[in-house]
Amino acid sequence: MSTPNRFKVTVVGSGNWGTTTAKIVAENVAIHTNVFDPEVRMWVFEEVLDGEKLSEIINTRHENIKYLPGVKLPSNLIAVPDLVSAVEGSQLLVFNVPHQFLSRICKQLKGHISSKVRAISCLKGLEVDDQGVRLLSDYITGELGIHCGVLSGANLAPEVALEKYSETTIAYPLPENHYPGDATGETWQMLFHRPYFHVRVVNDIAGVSIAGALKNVVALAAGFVEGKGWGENAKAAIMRRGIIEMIKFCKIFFNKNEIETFTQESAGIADLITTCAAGRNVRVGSEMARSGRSVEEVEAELLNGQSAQGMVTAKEIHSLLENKGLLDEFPLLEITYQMAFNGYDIDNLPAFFEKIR
Ligand SMILES: NC(=O)C1=CN([C@@H]2O[C@H](COP(=O)(O)OP(=O)(O)OC[C@H]3O[C@@H](n4cnc5c(N)ncnc54)[C@H](O)[C@@H]3O)[C@@H](O)[C@H]2O)C=CC1
Ligand SMILES: O=C(CO)COP(=O)(O)O
Repeated sequence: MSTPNRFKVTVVGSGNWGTTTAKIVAENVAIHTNVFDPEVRMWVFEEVLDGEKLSEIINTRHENIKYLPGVKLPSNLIAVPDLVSAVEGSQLLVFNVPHQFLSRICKQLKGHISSKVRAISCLKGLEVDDQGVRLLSDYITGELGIHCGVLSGANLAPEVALEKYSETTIAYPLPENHYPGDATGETWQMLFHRPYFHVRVVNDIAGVSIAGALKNVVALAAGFVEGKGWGENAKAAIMRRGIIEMIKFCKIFFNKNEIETFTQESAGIADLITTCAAGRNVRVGSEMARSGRSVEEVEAELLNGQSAQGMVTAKEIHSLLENKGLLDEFPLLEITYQMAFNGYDIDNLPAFFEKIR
């Protein structure tokens, strides 16, 4: 592959956040035409809605009527249902799919991407297997052999899509095989920064990723107490314990102690606050506690095909902590798993916290 004059961009994913980030990117490439190719492709997991293909609806009506209804998309954003065609010839990839679909997507892409391609992961989650835990950006690098940074922050997609102001954090340390004309943190900032979407660039990939992944589990717990009608003080207590465990997780599993990422960047306490206020995880947790229904039933009723990633992450973290003999070190994360999957009674929470102090 020759060094590109202009970066061509593909967004892999077209859910609630996937479509929102694709809108942002399409707006920016239309402005910075000297840096980016003016057309952005978005891979769409094809669905048929009332006899019409979602990709065709997006390309003709410029709206993702299922995952981001009511938001006009730029006409330079092209929906492509074939994954390999969607990424062909792109130098910059933005990964933005629910975590549970990432491994199949990477398998399909293997062998179709040059090692000079660069990526950003907007996913919030972690990869856990028998070996331990990995950041999703590292997972993408491992599967596809491309350098990958992360974007994460206090970014409820429905607000960002309506261009209501928010901040985000991009972590993009330069790769060892950086080459002339290669993308830098500044390139990614140019691709994502909008007057309504303020981007700060840092190097702490682990901190930014862990903040995004674990706050979803904490938000579930916040939802559980909200659903019980316990009020804002209880929710604040959950959040306080949550941030302690997020920082501790980063230290134990990634040997990283950059607390400033959690306190000073959007990926951290700010994301925890916004998610616990109005995210899908808090809404799902709240409704589960209120109604006693399963996550599947509640997701089906509230989310119309979207997913509460905290459930996936809670399960993975539990198996990691169990394998490593560290369940007692992360009581909030573990109790959230027990409440979500094993019917642990939420009313026991205060007594549980009494024991651990
Ligand atoms: N929605 C939000 O406000 C934010 C989400 N995030 C993160 O971004 C990531 C992506 O989330 P969203 O875009 O909101 O997704 P979403 O929760 O809207 O999920 C729906 C997406 O999953 C796709 N899908 C369904 N079945 C599939 C299959 N079998 N294979 C492949 N794809 C399939 C759908 O086509 C659709 O694009 C997640 O990790 C999430 O935590 C991060 C910040 C904000
Ligand atoms: O990550 C988010 C906000 O920053 C979105 O959170 P939910 O997935 O809980 O909606």
